[in-house]
Amino acid sequence: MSPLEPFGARLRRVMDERGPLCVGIDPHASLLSEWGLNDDVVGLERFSRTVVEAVADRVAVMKPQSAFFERFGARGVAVLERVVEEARAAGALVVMDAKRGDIGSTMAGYAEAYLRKDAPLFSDALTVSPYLGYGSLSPAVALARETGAGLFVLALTSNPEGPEVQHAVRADGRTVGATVLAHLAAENAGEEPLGSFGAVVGATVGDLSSYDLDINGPILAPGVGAQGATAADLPTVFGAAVRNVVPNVSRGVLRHGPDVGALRAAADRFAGEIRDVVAGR
Ligand SMILES: O=c1ccn([C@@H]2O[C@H](COP(=O)(O)O)[C@@H](O)[C@H]2O)c(=O)[nH]1
Repeated sequence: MSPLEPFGARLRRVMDERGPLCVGIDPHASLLSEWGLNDDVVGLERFSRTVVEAVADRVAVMKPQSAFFERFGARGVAVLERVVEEARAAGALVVMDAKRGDIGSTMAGYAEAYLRKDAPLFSDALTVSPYLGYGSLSPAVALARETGAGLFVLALTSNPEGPEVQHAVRADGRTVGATVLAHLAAENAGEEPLGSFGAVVGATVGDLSSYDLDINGPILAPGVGAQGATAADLPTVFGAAVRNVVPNVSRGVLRHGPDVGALRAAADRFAGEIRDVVAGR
């Protein structure tokens, strides 16, 4: 099977065409209830496909949160497969948020599940955890290079518990988070227009001035909306790297459903605000 154009190049193009917004598909039980849906696989499918119908033809990226599909077992995962397929068919790139990470040989299995082009859950990119050691991700890096997929590696996450690990200082004086960013810069060296190996850095993390975000790759930035960050925070948090930031909004958009027009309007509002701040307006 022929490889896709590298993820970084595809992402740069769709960000230039549509703006950088990523809308998350997070079918929380509470949102299903707010939408008047049952907390079952029928509700899950209605919810997720409505979100795709509303925004997949206008945003750069959609990020299904695998956990909310997995809780329904095989039938939930079957819904996830359809959601990925429909979002991609509408022109959005799909980042599967499954935060996989394991010892190298098992990591190879996860990579096959999400990054092999003919796999049922093939996604344009996958979120992965480097906390078994960055090198444990090597099978995923290798397969992504082979197939044209991408990875988003957890570096400085948006949750308040993250710093106890990510800000820990190593024997060489660098923090763990900074080391992850340095590995990504090395993966992406020389790639144009953008490397395929991104970082996850929360929009909520505050002052990043001591971190080198110049990784020549995308930065997935959850935390806008329900977690309290705003579009206006992005230039302050990310500085010059803001051009490569893909801000994720899940609940901030999803709470406007089930009306398709209202979902679309909410996504358009976030997209407009983000475009303005990235353009420096
Ligand atoms: O550091 C991280 C990494 C991933 N996430 C995920 O992003 C969304 C955020 O949802 P909101 O409703 O916009 O808060 C969710 O799927 C998280 O698992 C994150 O928040 N922080």
